[in-house]
Amino acid sequence: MLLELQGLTKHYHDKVALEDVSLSLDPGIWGLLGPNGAGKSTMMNIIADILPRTRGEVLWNKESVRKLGNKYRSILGFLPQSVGLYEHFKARDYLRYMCILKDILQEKNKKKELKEHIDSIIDTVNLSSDANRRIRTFSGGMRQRLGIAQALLGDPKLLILDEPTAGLDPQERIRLRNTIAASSANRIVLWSTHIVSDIENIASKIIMLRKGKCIAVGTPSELVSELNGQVWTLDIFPEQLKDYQNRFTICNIALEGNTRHIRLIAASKPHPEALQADPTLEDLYLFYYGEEGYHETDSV
Ligand SMILES: Nc1ncnc2c1ncn2[C@@H]1O[C@H](COP(=O)(O)OP(=O)(O)OP(=O)(O)O)[C@@H](O)[C@H]1O
Repeated sequence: MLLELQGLTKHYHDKVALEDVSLSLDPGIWGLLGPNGAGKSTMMNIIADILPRTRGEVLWNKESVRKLGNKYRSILGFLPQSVGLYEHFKARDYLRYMCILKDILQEKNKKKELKEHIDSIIDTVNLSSDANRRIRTFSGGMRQRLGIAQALLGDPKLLILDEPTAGLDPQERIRLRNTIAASSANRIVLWSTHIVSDIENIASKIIMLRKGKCIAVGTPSELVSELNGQVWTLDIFPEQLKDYQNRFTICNIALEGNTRHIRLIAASKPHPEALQADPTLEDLYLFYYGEEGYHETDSV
């Protein structure tokens, strides 16, 4: 199983949303990290073959997905950023209908299997007690879970999830993480988010996008090791904070009595009393993208 992106590029008129992205993805969970506007949805929509690319190629097991057509769609599960649900359908009927559209277990002698498959997915996304309710009565989180359910239909070999945790409460987020992690050995999962904690413990590899370019790819520990020796903690007075914010990337500020306990990134010891800390993925995210968007440095 191999998904290859070769020089993927997307222009929306004169806006470059994706620029020359080349990657090879093998089975496991691939976290796609980047702030708003980095190009995550553009990349996922192109991989899902619902958005035309300006240049480049997507290959599934060495064959162009455009040539594979329906064969490709039969191995693909996709949760787009906004799912179009049929409001008047009951959740279970919607999933049954999606199985018809995707030609999943439609043979006459597979009726029992089809029912079991849909039931197990409804259970996976924790919608069992609401499966016979109409979608128009669903909350945002329930709609998101139903969207995830339709992506899981047919046990797709390639599962593309565009911000799957949007609208989910903390328990649902954890449940989703566990579900996807448990089923990732035999499939390629591409999971986009700008929330580091969604993927830091389950992603086997992470792709970092910035302004449409792929700026880093690797295992979480490989990526994080880039900051070895550059993360520090230090107690400062409140009036010093602005100066530190101007000079360094500040990862965290905690109030401790009259002082501020800060965590920051600096190439060398920022103060004689600063203590070195182990870098985390969140530190790396802030290093690349800054606290409110992009962290503009020559080193990136
Ligand atoms: N249809 C479009 N027409 C013009 N520009 C677009 C269009 N879709 C996206 N863009 C631009 O392309 C860039 C990448 O957008 P994209 O939605 O892929 O980013 P993203 O990383 O998914 O962001 P978010 O996390 O906000 O969804 C952004 O600058 C966006 O404004």
